[in-house]
Amino acid sequence: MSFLNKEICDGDNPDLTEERRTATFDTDRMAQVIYGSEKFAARRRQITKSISRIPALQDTKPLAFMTREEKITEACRELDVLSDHWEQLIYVNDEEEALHLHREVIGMEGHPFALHETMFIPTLVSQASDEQQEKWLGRARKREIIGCYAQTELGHGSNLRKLETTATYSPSTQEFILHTPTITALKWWPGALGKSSNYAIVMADLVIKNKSYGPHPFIVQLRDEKTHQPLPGITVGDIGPKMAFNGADNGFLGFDHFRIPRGNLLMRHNRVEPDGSYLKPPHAKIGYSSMVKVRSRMAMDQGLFMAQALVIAVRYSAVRRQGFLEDKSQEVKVLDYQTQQHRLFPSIARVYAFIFCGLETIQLYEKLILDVNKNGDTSGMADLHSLTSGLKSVVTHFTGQGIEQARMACGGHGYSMASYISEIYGVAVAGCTYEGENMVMLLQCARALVKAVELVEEGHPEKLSPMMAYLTKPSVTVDLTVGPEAYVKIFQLIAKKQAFKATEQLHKFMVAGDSRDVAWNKSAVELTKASRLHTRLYILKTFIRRVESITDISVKAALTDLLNLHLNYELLDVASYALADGIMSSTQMDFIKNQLYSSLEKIRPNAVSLMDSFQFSDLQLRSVLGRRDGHVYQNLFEWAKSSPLNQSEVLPSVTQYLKPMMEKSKL
Ligand SMILES: CCCCCCCCCC/C=C\CCCCCC(=O)SCCNC(=O)CCNC(=O)[C@H](O)C(C)(C)COP(=O)(O)OP(=O)(O)OC[C@H]1O[C@@H](n2cnc3c(N)ncnc32)[C@H](O)[C@@H]1OP(=O)(O)O
Ligand SMILES: Cc1cc2nc3c(=O)[nH]c(=O)nc-3n(C[C@H](O)[C@H](O)[C@H](O)COP(=O)(O)OP(=O)(O)OC[C@H]3O[C@@H](n4cnc5c(N)ncnc54)[C@H](O)[C@@H]3O)c2cc1C
Repeated sequence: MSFLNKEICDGDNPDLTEERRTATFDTDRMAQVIYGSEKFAARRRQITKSISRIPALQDTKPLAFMTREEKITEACRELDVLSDHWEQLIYVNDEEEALHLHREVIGMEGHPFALHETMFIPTLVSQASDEQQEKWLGRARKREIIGCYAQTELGHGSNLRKLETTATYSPSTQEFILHTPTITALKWWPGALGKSSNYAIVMADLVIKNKSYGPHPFIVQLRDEKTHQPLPGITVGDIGPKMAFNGADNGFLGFDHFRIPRGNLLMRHNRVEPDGSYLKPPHAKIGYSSMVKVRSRMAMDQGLFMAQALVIAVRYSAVRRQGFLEDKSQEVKVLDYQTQQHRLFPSIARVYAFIFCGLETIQLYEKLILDVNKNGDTSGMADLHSLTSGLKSVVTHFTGQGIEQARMACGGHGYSMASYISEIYGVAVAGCTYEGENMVMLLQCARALVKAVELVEEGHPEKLSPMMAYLTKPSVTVDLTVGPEAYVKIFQLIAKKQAFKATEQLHKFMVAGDSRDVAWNKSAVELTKASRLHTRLYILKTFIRRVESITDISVKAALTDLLNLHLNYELLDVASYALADGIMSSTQMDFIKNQLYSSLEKIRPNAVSLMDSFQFSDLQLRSVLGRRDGHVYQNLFEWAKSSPLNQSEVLPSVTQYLKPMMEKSKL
C-alpha cells in the first residue's frame, strides 16, 4: 500500500506553505546574519545546489537501519566521492566551506576526517615550525595522510598534568622514545584513531635527563602508508560502540618503546636541541591551543545542532494537528499551543544567541593564533581560555536541554529514529564531556573570575579585562521598561553578587585554615554558579550587540522579538538569585512573565521561517519529520516499510521460538 501518490505530495504541505507566507522577513537575508556574511550564506546555498547535482551523494539506505560498519563504510564512500569533486564544490583550504560540505553530505555521526580537519591540521598550523609545516601540512591538506588528536588516556582525560604516556629524549640517537608504561596510560577516546588514521598528534609527557616537562605535542606515524598495518611497537584499535557518533572509530593506542625522530616534537613555540637542552615556550599552556580552537567553535557547532533539532520540531509542529481551540470544525496546529511555543521558542532564541557568540569566538581564536605565531604575543590567551571554557559548558548544557525539549515537542514520533532527534541529541551531548568536562571547564572559568574579584578587593579595578568590568558596577534600581540595557544591568548585578559570594566563601574556608585547593573544592558549586552567570551575561550582551548591528529592518524586527524573549526568559530563569538578593521585586517578576508570554505570540508567525533561515537541506537534516515539504505521514509510512524487519512477513525469531512456544502452550 502506498499513500505517496503524486496528488498528495505535489508541492509542500499547505500548512507549511501558509506558515512561510506569514513570515515578516526574507529568509535569505536572515541566513546572512546567521552565517556571518552575505558571501558565505550564498556560498552555502551554492554548495548545497552542487551537491544535489551529484547522484552518488543523494540519500541511500536510512542511517537508522545501518550497522556501525555500514555507517563507517558509507561515510568513507561519501568522502571518496567528495574528494573527486572537492575542487569544483568548495574553495580548497576554506575551513568553513569544508565543514559545511561534511555536515551536509556525511552528517554528524562522525567520519574518518572529523579530527583531521578539526584538530590534526589546526595543531600543525598552531604548533609546528615552518619547516615542520612544510613537511606535513601540505600532505595533510591534500589528504595524503589522515590524522587525529591523541591526548586522553584510559586513566586521565581532565587532568592533563597526570598523562602517563612518556616521550623520553635520547641524545645519542636524537630520538624520542614513546612508551605506554601502564594500562591506564593507553590513549583512549581519540576520534578516528581506531581504524582510519595513519598519523596522530600524540600528547605525551616530555622527559629529558629524567626531568619531566609536562605534556607536549608530537607528530607520530601510526600505520604503514602502503599497507595501513600498525607499525611495530604500536597497538591500536576501536573502543567499541558509543551512545551516538558511531560513524566515528574512536580508538585506543599504546606504544612499546616506539622511536620517533627529534624533529617530530612540534617545535613552533618550544625546542629540544640535539644535546637535550630545552627551550621554554612563551606561555606555559601554549601546547593546549588546539583544545581552545575546538572550544572556540563549540558555540557555533552546538548552536547548529540545536538548530537542526528545532527545524524538525517547528516544522512538524506546524503540520501536526491535534485538539481544538475556538474553532471546533478544525483541529489546531500544535504550534498554536502556548505550552508548545514555550517549549520551543526560548531554544530558538538561544540558537541565535549561541551562533552569534560562535561567530565572535571563532574570530577571536583566529586573531589569537595570528598574534602568537606572527608576534609571539600570548597576552590574549588567558581571556580566551576562560571565555571559551565557560561558553562550551553553558552552551552544551542548554543545547542538550533544548534538543530534548524538541524531541518531546514531537510527541511519539519524536521518539522514533525517523525524527533523527535522538541522534542529534546523542552527538550534541558528547560536547558536555569532550574538550573538557563541563564542571572542570566551569571551574577554569571560575579561576579567572576569582582573580578578578580579588583585584577589585585589593583596589586594582583598572587591571580588569573588559569582560570583567561589570564586577565594579554599583547596585542600582532598574526600570525594566527602558529596554535591553536594563536587563543587562540586572544580570550584571546578579552575576557580580554571585562571583563575590563564591569568592568570599573560598576566602572564608582559607582563613579557617583550609588550603586553597581544599577551600576551592568546598566552594566549587558556588563557583560554577558564578561561572554560569558570568557566561550567560556574555551571551546576552553578544545577542544585543549583534541585533543592534543589523541593517535590514525586517530581519532586525524579527530578531528583536527573539531577543526580547531571550532577555525575559533568561532573567526569569535566574530570578531566584535576584529575589534572594533583593535585586528584583515580585512586581518586576510579573512584568517579565507578561513580556515573555507576549513575545511568544509575536514570534509565532515567524517561527517556521526563523528555522527555515538556517537553510539546512533535507540531505543534511536526515529527518522524516523535518523535511522541507512537510509530508510527514506519507514519508513516515514509507520509512517504516523500509525497515529490515519488514522485508519478510514472518521473521526467523517467530518460526524458531514464538511459534514452537505457542504450540507448546496449546498442549
Ligand atoms: C549542523 C551542525 C553540524 C556541526 C558539525 C560540527 C562537527 C563537530 C563535531 C566534532 C566532532 C568531534 C570533536 C570531538 C573533539 C574532541 C576532542 C577532545 O576531546 S581532545 C581532549 C580534550 N581534553 C580536554 O579538554 C582536557 C581538559 N583539561 C584541560 O584542558 C586542562 O587539564 C585544564 C585546563 C583543566 C587544567 O590544566 P593544567 O595544566 O592542570 O592547568 P591549571 O589548572 O594548573 O592552570 C594553570 C593556569 O593555566 C591556565 N590555563 C589552562 N589552560 C589554558 C589554556 N588553554 N590557555 C590559557 N591558559 C590556560 C589556567 O587558567 C591557570 O591559570 P591561572 O592564572 O593560574 O588561574
Ligand atoms: C565523543 C567523544 C570524543 C572524544 N574525542 C577525543 C579526541 O579526539 N581526542 C582526545 O584526546 N580525547 C577525546 N575525548 C575524550 C574527552 O576529551 C575526555 O573524555 C574529557 O576531556 C573528559 O575527561 P575524562 O573522561 O577524564 O572525565 P573525568 O575527568 O574522569 O570526569 C568524571 C567526573 O569527574 C569530575 N571531575 C574530574 N576532575 C574534576 C575536578 N578537577 N574538579 C571537579 N570535578 C572533576 C567531572 O566533572 C566528571 O563529573 C572524546 C570524548 C568523547 C566522549
